Amino acid sequence: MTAALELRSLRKSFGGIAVTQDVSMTVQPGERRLIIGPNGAGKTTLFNQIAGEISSDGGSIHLFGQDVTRQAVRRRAHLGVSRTYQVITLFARDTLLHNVVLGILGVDRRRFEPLRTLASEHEVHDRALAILDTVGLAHRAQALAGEISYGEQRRVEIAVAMAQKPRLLLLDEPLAGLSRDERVIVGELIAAIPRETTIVMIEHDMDMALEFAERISLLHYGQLIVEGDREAVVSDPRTREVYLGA
Ligand SMILES: Nc1ncnc2c1ncn2[C@@H]1O[C@H](COP(=O)(O)OP(=O)(O)OP(=O)(O)O)[C@@H](O)[C@H]1O
Repeated sequence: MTAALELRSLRKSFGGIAVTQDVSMTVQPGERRLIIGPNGAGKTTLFNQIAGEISSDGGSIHLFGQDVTRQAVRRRAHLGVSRTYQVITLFARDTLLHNVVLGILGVDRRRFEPLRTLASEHEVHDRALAILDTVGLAHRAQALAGEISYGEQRRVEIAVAMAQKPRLLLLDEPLAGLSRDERVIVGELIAAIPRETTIVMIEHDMDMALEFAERISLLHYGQLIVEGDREAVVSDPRTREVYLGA
């Protein structure tokens, strides 16, 4: 079976500090993979490398069998990579509906060029509404993204990420900053994502994340030091030492 994601000896340094050190990882299609590790372990950097937002110093990245190591973000998005960010990146002054429309159109939210006005097209509009419905927010379609609760913003962000039916979804701490109730809602939402979408998630909320994870990778100072199923990783003494502080 061709892996959804395969990293081989991936490396990245910033100013001489090795942040990704020889990371190799294989994620199978449909898998739910959790990446854990202390603050500064290099988790988000790894996501940035996979999505193509930063280049890698060495090693390779294959998406669904294709070598994308030197490919641009847009090319990887076309291959089906979508992501969310630790800091929400919605257009705060835009409606929820329009945010999802932009997701459908594949606009890079951080390099937005207002050159397309397809939002009025019925098909896109209806699809965006249907996607908002999957996160329980169709009734708030006309609300401004900046005026809804943080938990709702997270849900919209997942809707935007799902708008292009990604084959690989990277979720960067989707539960961070949410109340207990909001975490349950977002957790259920993630659990309901169909298996056609492979998910790699960074998350500190172990209660929720362990339920989600089929395999777990533990990063420490940019190195992958433990990998395996839930039981193996949680009971590994290195995990306790590094992450659980036990
Ligand atoms: N663009 C950059 N330039 C310089 N240093 C960076 C850059 N991006 C990340 N770093 C450094 O790389 C290290 C790893 O950061 P990263 O954000 O990947 O860690 P993380 O595991 O995601 O942490 P957290 O759990 O706190 O989000 C940190 O020391 C950070 O300061």
